[in-house]
Amino acid sequence: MSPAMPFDVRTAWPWAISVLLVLLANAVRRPRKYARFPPGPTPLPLIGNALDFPRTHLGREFAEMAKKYGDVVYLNVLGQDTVVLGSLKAARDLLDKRSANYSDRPTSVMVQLVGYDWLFALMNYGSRWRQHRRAVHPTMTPDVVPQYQAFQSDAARNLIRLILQSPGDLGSHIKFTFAAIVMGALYGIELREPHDKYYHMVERMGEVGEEILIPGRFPVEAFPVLRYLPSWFPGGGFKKWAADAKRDISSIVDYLFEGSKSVITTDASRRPMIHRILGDTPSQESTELEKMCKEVAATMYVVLSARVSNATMGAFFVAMALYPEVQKKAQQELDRVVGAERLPDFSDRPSLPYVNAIVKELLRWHPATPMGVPHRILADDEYNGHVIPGGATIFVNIWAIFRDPELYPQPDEFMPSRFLDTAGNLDVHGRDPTDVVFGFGRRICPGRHFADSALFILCASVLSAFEIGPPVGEDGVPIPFKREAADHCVVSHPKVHQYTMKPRSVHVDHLVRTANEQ
Ligand code: HEM
Repeated sequence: MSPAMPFDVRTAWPWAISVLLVLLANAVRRPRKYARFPPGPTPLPLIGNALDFPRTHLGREFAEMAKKYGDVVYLNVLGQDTVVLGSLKAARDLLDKRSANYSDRPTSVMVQLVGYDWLFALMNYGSRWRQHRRAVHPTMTPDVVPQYQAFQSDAARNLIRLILQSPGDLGSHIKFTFAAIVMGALYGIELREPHDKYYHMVERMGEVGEEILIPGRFPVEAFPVLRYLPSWFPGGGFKKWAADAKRDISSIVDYLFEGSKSVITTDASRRPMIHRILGDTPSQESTELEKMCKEVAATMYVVLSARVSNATMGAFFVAMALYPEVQKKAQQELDRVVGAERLPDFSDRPSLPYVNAIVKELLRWHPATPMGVPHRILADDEYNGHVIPGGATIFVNIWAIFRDPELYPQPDEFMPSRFLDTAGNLDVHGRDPTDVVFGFGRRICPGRHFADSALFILCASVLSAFEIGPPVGEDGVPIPFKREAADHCVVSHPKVHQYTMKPRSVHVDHLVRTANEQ
C-alpha cells in the first residue's frame, strides 16, 4: 500500500506565504559565527543551500562535495544548519569521542503528527530515550542474541521453501522473511504466510517510518508553521495522511502487544524480547512498564530493523547473480564443511570464513543506510578550527567511508576475499564494516548483533540450497542487469530482479522439511 501524496504543488500557495516569512526571518538572523562554519557550497540568498542538497544518490553526491570542501561540509538547508561528515576519522572524533554532545536526534514535526513520539530511535537525547535504550540493552547483547537463533533458522528454512514454491516472488519473500524473524524474536508471534494480518500491520508501520525520514519529503519539517494549516485547506493534505497513519499505528501497536502477552513460551530458546523485558525489570509499576515495553518493542520493529535488513538481503541476491565466482567459492566451502545431507546451522559459522566474509562485504558494498540516521548536536563545538553550531543536523556518509580505496581497494567490486588473510582466515582488522554500518556513539544500532546473525544464517542457507543466476528472457538467454537502488532515502532499497534460482540438489525440498522436524 503506498501512502497518499501529502503535498500537491498546485495547491501550494498558502505554503508559499509561510515559507517566504520563514526565509526572511532566517535571512535577518544570520549569525556572525557563520564565517567560522566548516566549508561548503555557497548559499543562495533566502534558501541557503537547499538546491545543493543531493536528490538522487545521497552518498555519491555528498562524496563529490567532500572532494571539493573536505571531510566536514556545512550546508544551510532552508535555515537548518547541516553538517556532513565524510570520513571515518571525523565520525569517530565527533560522534564517538564527543558523544555526550552529538547524540540527540533532529526534531521532527512529522514524527509528532504520525504519533511516533514514543519511537526511541527518533527521540531526543534525554532520560526517556535512556530508559528505553536500557530496557532493550540486556535483550540484545552478544550473549543473549544466540537465544533468538531458533527464530532465525526457522525463517531461513522458510525462505528456501518460499523460493522453491515461487521463485518469481523473491522480493516479497525477502520482506516476509525479516518480518517473520523480527516478529518472532520480539513478540513471539509466528508469521506463517505473507498474507498474514500481522505482516500487513508491520508493513504499514515500517512504511510510515521510512516515509517521514526522507529528506525534504514534507515541507512542514523546514517550515513548522505549516502544521497549523487545517487538513482541508489547500496544501494541508499531509495532515490527513499523518492523522490516518497515527490512528493505524496506535491500534497496531496495541494489537501486537496484546497478541504477544497471550503467547505462552515454555521453551527458553523461544522467549521473545517482550517477555524478557517484562520479566526482567520488576521494580516499576506494571502499567508504566507495560507501556514502555510496548513502545520499545514496536521501536525495534519499526525502525529500519526489518526494512534495513531486507534491503541488505536484497543486495545479497544482486551480488550473487553478478559475481558467480564468489558464489561458487562459498558453495565449495559449504559443501566441504556442511555437506549435502543437511542445511547449515549456527554451529558451522566458525568453520565458514568465506561465507562470513560475504556477510561483511555485503554490509560494505551495499550499506542499507548510506547516510546513517541523522544525529543532532546539542551545543556549539569546535573541530579543526571550525565551529559546528549547536542544533545542527549531522550526517555521516557511510557510503563514502566504504568507498575509500585505501581501506577497500576496487571499492565498487564485490570482493569478500578482501576480508581473508593469506591462510583463508577472516581478517577484518581496522576495517570491519560492522564497526561502521551500524552507526556511532550512544545511538549505535542496538540490533547489530541480531542483524549480523540473521544475515549469516540466511546467506549460508540460500547459498547451500540454490544456484543464483542472472534473470533470463523467454528465449532462455541471460538478461544483462546491474546493481540499481533507490538511493535518495534513509534506506537504500536495491532493485530485486527475477533471478534464476536453481535448486542445487533434488533433495533441497526434503532438507527443508527434515530440518523443520528436528
Ligand atoms: C543490516 C541491518 C541493520 C543496519 C544496517 C542497521 C543500521 C542502523 C543505523 C545506521 C542506526 C543509526 C545509528 C546512529 O544513529 O548512529 C540504527 C539504529 C537503530 N537500529 Fe539498526 N540496523 C540494522 C538492523 C536492526 C535490527 C535487526 C534492529 C532491531 C532488532 C535494529 C534496531 C535499531 C534501533 C532501535 C535503532 C535506534 C537506536 C537509537 O536511536 O538509540 N536495527 N540502525
